[in-house]
Amino acid sequence: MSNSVKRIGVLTSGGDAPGMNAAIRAVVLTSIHLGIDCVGIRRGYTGLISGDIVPMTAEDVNGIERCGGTILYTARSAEFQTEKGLQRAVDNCKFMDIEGLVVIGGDGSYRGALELSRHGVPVVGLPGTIDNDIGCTSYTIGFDTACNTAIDAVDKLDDTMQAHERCSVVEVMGHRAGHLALNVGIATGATVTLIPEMGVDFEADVSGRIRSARLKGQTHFTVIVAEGAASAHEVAEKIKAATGIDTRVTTLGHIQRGGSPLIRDRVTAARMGYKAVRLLADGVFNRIICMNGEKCVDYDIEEALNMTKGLDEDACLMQDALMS
Ligand SMILES: Nc1ncnc2c1ncn2[C@@H]1O[C@H](COP(=O)(O)OP(=O)(O)OP(=O)(O)O)[C@@H](O)[C@H]1O
Ligand SMILES: O=P(O)(O)OC[C@H]1O[C@](O)(CO)[C@@H](O)[C@@H]1O
Ligand SMILES: [Mg+2]
Repeated sequence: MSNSVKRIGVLTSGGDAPGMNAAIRAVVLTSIHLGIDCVGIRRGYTGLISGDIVPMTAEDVNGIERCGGTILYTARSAEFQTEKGLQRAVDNCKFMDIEGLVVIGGDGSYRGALELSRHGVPVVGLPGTIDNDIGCTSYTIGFDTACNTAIDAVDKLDDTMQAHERCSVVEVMGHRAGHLALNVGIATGATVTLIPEMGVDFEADVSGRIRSARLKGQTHFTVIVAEGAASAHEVAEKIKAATGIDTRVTTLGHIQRGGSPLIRDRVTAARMGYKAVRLLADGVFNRIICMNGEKCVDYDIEEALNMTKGLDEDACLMQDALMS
């Protein structure tokens, strides 16, 4: 067995996502299996700039597949987006003989990886973000667990809303995308779901729907607001003013990023981590690992970054039907 690379590095970058640890484990164990030396870069691109680089062994990743967070820590680095910061990161990769770098993160992290590749550092990207907002892949590691965390919270809120005949207005994450909100809205039977991909007409989309649900006999209501769509507090105030219904606002926030990853995230992370190292071992660089439905595939990084995806149209239509 001969590999194209002798040493690879792995880092996590951007917001953490449940399943990042399972991806790190797959990268490390596949490297060991193929006889490739693996080092971890701590705190994403910040660690690449400062040279915070540690050897990775099987013991380091033992049992981490079940843990949220990331054992390598993560960061958002403004310095990396300067020419000087980028050059220091490139120099450290060369100094440490890193012949392939696995970047686990979101769309921003991929743009960073693209810059590294343009400066001669071979990279492979793995999609790790609860937002599921990366155009080239139908699924991102962490999305399923985050949805389930949000669903559990919305279900609990629903109990107390029922008791007090109130309207729960719940803000969920997702950055500028509505994937998380749409899926949580469908799964919890929300009265209203507001997503950034569709404009908000308050009378038609919010108060009108709540009034119509009340006329059908509903006594408590749930409104899911994607953080990129509107302010949950403003929406709640307007609902109270328009309908007289008592509202309560919950911003789920970072709870959505935590917790033990569910099976979809653990298994997707394992498949992707394995594939990333196999590509590097075969001398295939500057690729992004993606899910295309159930298939794990890879695309050229430039091509991948130009790909876009919208919300699932059928899911939007179906949700509209179920809310009316
Ligand atoms: N256009 C860019 N060029 C170079 N580097 C970038 C660029 N955009 C982002 N990065 C680097 O990637 C890091 C992570 O990006 P970002 O904060 O957008 O998170 P992300 O990877 O999209 O993950 P998430 O959205 O899940 O939090 C940034 O802090 C920065 O160092
Ligand atoms: O952890 P931070 O820096 O507050 O970032 C929050 C953002 O990160 C995400 O959790 C993941 O991109 C977004 O949904 C959210 O807008
Ligand atoms: Mg992002």
